[in-house]
Amino acid sequence: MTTAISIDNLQAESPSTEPSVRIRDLNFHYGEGDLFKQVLFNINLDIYPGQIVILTGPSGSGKTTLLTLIGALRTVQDGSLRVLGQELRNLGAKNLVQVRKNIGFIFQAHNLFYSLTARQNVMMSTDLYPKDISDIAPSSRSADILTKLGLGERVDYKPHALSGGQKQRVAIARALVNHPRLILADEPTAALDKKSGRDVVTLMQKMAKEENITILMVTHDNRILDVADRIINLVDGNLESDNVVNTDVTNDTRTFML
Ligand SMILES: Nc1ncnc2c1ncn2[C@@H]1O[C@H](COP(=O)(O)OP(=O)(O)OP(=O)(O)O)[C@@H](O)[C@H]1O
Repeated sequence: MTTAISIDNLQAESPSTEPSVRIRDLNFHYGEGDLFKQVLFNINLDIYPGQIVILTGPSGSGKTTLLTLIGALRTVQDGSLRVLGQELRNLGAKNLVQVRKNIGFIFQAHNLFYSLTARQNVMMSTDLYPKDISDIAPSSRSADILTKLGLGERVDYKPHALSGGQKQRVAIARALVNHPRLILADEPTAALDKKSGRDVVTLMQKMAKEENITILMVTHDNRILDVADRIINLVDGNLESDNVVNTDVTNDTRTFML
């Protein structure tokens, strides 16, 4: 039995490895003039390969904003944000696309195309972000990953014939098919019942550990907190706490367990 202790503002440092995400003095605001609203304040954070980090915090605290900045979906305004070794600040559109190729996105609304089969939905990823990662054709690669996620029998079914949990697994397959090094998930279990939610995060955990993928997941779902290696709490745009709950994944020699 391990007990987490709070290590406010202390990063889980792993000197031997380059962090997947390295954030320094990051600020972000929406709007200008009368509409100016700062939503992230002086964020500093390192996330290492293979870590599963859960980002929690009250509604409106800036979680999705932070996730979309890390996903190279927003422009970095102030501070430094390195993702997979690439500084995103001042990076041109073309290079931002290159960074996104190594990121898998999973959202609450799985955003599947209802006119396409599970396999074709997964192939959207290989079409949008073609990566020269294997000789296997995208169609077979998509079927393989669906099978790995327990949907071997459903490869050529359309979403309306799938359950909520199965649809979310298609979305996970789509995020994983290009072998991303980083997965960003925003409330991936919000629309799922307890068992489906558990199955989905267990699968994500397995993939993270098997393929050394870094996962950053925003969730309000207390039922899945145990999959995390670290739990970070954001309040009013500030990193309020950073709790390491599993030290196995860092090379850190400090002991955080009581
Ligand atoms: N496009 C936008 N323009 C202006 N303000 C925005 C925009 N998107 C978000 N905000 C505001 O920024 C703040 C942070 O929003 P964000 O969605 O990042 O929070 P969150 O923690 O993800 O919230 P939730 O848990 O409700 O999804 C909120 O006050 C929100 O109203």
